[in-house]
Amino acid sequence: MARRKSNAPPKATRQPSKQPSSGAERSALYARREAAKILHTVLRGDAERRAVASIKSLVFSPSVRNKRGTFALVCETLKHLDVIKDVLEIANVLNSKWKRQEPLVYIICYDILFGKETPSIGDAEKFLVRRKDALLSGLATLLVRKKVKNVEELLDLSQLNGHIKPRYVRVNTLKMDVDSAVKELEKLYKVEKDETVPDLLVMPPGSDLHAHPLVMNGRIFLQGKGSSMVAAALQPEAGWEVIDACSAPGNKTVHLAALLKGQGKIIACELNEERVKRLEQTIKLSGATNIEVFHGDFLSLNPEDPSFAKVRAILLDPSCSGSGTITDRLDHLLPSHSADNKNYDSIRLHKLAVFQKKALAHALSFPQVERVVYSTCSIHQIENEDVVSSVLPLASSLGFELATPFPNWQRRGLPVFAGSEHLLRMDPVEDKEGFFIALFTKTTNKLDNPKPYELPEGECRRRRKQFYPFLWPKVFFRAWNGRLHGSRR
Ligand SMILES: C[S@@+](CC[C@H](N)C(=O)[O-])C[C@H]1O[C@@H](n2cnc3c(N)ncnc32)[C@H](O)[C@@H]1O
Repeated sequence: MARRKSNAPPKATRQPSKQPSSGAERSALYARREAAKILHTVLRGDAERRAVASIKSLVFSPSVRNKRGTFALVCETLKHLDVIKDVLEIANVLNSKWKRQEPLVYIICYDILFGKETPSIGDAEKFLVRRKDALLSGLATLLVRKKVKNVEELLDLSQLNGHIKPRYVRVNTLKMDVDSAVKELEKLYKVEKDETVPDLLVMPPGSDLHAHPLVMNGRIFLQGKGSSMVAAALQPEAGWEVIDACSAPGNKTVHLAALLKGQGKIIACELNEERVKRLEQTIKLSGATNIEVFHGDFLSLNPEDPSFAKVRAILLDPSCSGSGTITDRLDHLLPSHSADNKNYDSIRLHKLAVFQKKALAHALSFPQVERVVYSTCSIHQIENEDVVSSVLPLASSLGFELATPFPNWQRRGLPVFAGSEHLLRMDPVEDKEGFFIALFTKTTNKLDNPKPYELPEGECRRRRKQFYPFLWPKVFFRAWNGRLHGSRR
């Protein structure tokens, strides 16, 4: 569904559009319902300050039929949301029935005020079209009140400018080799191999591959560079057992599966039930057969449980503010990103950091684990360097030290503690996304003159108990094992 690009003021005298075919109208009606559902989810999540899936991931879920049209409609409505709300208030046309269906009303108002076609079918549409003159006059009043000439001046579009980012594509080497993917994609766009991550390809900004057969059949994944660097930084060896601690929607999980070459095992842990479904879809699409999904809290796993005795690596990509990918996720379009929400941000960041620290300490405490990667798509020190520095004494006592992922990468951690030069940062301006990676590796077989963190295994174990004195009851793990469901398909 094509949307009008310009925000020129709608004129009260605008000519009625040509009557579209009933098929086109029905599909537009359907797109408005799909868009309203997504808008409802993101606005509710935003109002409750609760992390929900990004607008993009909601739109690109398999249940949405007209992805391109729905995506455009949701984004355009969000961009115009303040204006639409003001117009509705001035026009005062809603009765209590339609007030209860605000997301749908917003979508239809966008179409009536700024869209290409005036909707003609659907109850809500008919109700609002009958009040079109009142809405247009409300808009004219708003322009006068705000002392602007047109809607464009009303909208703050500056935040959308200057964010031109290449399209990154990770080749799922479980299903296809990198050279074959290059050959196939070159038929459409210029393709280069990324210089940092071996199975990552770089294509021009705006390359639209969402409906490409290679994406639809899981041979390639549309995955950003930062996200693709995490499993690559962990470098699990084929045959290892690995935990992905916070795994949905599963991009890094299936990247791990590819790096393990289909051998070994991944335990993919996810707390949120809805997101477990997304995770399972991603796993299915990837063709991986060695991933076990655990629906539950990563913090509830007992590191001493024999089920984890062979786990050698942990990938921890916990919930974060997402401040590094804000324009990617389109979160800047949401009401909570207006200028007067800074106070809320610091409380939320603090809460996130508390969990991030707990989760990282927990990951380090699995006895046989020798590599732990911690990542966020945040630019905030409190979620990045501060989290890492808070666990350093524990890490050191358990035999871990900070390693340097991608040593040739220039941007490293903020210089807030000795050793932060090992950390990796991506810059939202230079690299077009903000990302953070820390890699802990266990130093083994260095027992001459051991430093506190290089103690013999028995001593390490004793110290570990000092940090984790509580024991998880066996019975819980039997229950947990019952809920593990392998995703072999
Ligand atoms: C940043 S996302 C992970 C993205 C994922 N690694 C990927 O690349 O597709 C964080 C995920 O952790 C989940 N999560 C949050 N707390 C958790 C916990 N205590 N245990 C397990 N999962 C958790 C969230 O529901 C969310 O799906």
